[in-house]
Amino acid sequence: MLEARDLTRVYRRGSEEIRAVDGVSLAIRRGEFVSFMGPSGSGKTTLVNLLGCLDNPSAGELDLAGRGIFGGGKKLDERALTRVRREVFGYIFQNFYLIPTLTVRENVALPLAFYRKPGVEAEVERLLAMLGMEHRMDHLPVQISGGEMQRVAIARALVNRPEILLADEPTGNLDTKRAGEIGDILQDLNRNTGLTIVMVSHNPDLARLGGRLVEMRDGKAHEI
Ligand SMILES: Nc1ncnc2c1ncn2[C@@H]1O[C@H](COP(=O)(O)OP(=O)(O)OP(=O)(O)O)[C@@H](O)[C@H]1O
Repeated sequence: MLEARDLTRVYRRGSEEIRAVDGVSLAIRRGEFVSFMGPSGSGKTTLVNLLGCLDNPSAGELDLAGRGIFGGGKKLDERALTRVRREVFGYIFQNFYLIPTLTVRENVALPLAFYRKPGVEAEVERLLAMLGMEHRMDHLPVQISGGEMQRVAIARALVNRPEILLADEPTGNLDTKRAGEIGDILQDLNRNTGLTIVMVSHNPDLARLGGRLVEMRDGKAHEI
């Protein structure tokens, strides 16, 4: 579903060159749950941002289910990339990124505002109920806990029915119990709906939930 060949991302700070991702080749099959671990600064976030089409590689190729995103000196144009981000991926992050002035229900509906699809309300309610948030739908983010905020962020990530969920440190701001609950939700989504999950996590219990573990070191990926 997602194939990287020699994917490389170089940052420049003055005269210094940082090879944050250094020639990574890997393939992720539909329905896989892949976790990336590794020390701070090893390039995990940079790599998943490339895999999720949130950043452009300095070199190498990325192919998404035959769409050919980057490679051979070519890249999809910005409009096509925007569609890929909206339609193929769902994203969740350590900091949740909920809009503080919108209710839970409105936050989850937000990605669909770009489409004006019918049935939005029912779909938002179905997802929030599935994630155990039916009693918090009209609350603001400040009125719910961190674990609940991540459930809302997961519902928002799923509302476009993505093929791939990208999760960067989804439990980094949560205590052990809440982290375990989010891990269970991700594992159920993967097992029951076949959602492909690409996750970065420092938490070994969480990282082990996926069927596949990749360790990043100095910008290079090693299968474990
Ligand atoms: N926008 C940027 N500009 C310059 N250097 C960057 C930028 N983003 C990341 N880096 C550098 O690239 C390297 C990889 O960073 P990255 O955030 O991908 O690592 P990470 O493994 O996700 O780290 P952490 O576990 O601390 O989040 C680091 O040396 C970092 O300082």
